[in-house]
Amino acid sequence: MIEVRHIDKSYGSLSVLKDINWRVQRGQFWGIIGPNGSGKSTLISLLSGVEKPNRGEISLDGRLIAEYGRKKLSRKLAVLQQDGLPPVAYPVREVIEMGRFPFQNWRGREDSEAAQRLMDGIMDKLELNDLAHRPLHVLSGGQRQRVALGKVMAQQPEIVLLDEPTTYLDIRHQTQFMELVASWQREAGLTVVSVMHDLNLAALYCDHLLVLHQGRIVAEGSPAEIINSELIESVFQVQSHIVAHPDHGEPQLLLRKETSGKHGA
Ligand SMILES: Nc1ncnc2c1ncn2[C@@H]1O[C@H](COP(=O)(O)OP(=O)(O)OP(=O)(O)O)[C@@H](O)[C@H]1O
Repeated sequence: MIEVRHIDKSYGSLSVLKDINWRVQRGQFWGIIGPNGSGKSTLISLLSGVEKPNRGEISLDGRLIAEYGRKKLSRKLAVLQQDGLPPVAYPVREVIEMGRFPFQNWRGREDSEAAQRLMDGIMDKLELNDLAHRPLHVLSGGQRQRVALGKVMAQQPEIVLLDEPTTYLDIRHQTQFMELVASWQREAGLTVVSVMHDLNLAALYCDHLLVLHQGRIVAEGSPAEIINSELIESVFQVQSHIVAHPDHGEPQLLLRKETSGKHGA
């Protein structure tokens, strides 16, 4: 679904991504992990066509990104950022309907009943009916991020790119958000690529992880293959214990306190 070949990206003299080669199959759920400044968001910007690589090529579904027009690309791919929507005065339902722009005619209209049913389904699934007429700027950050997800769902893309989508959410809303994305992925056969800072959340929800370090891919594989103390220490420079999640065995990371040895165990 996504093929990245020999990508280099620089900003001025700063080389941010170096010889990135990566393939994502349809329906996979990838997490991109790595320290601050390792190039994760830059990779998302390249995949979304917002930035252009200095070298190399990216194809979506066998076609170079550069060959897609804006509307065609919007039907193929949607992007959701950390703070998905600005606090504007538009009401929730209208904002979600804005996600339909790739399907609207030149007057910005789409009159089909199917589209209305799709909107109703999204409002139900994201439990937004009570908020339908509230303007975005009175919502909490968590509610706004749910609306942002609804707008992206209305776009009915085949690929969704998420850049740290749970940063401003509390733990309940983080899990709720990831559950919603995971169920959408299962139901629609969606391909998901998400930048993740929370490695435990990444191990729970992603089936593959890509590890970036100083602009290079240093590892890729399943959470079980990737989340181990040695790799975490070499990439993030922290000491950790890895334990198996009691429910399904996914690796979960416990940070070690640097002073713990001094108190003796
Ligand atoms: N538009 C830009 N102009 C100049 N430098 C940039 C630009 N965008 C990113 N960079 C630089 O590229 C490097 C990688 O940034 P990027 O945002 O991709 O990293 P990241 O892994 O997403 O980091 P974080 O975890 O902190 O969000 C950083 O050194 C950053 O300062």
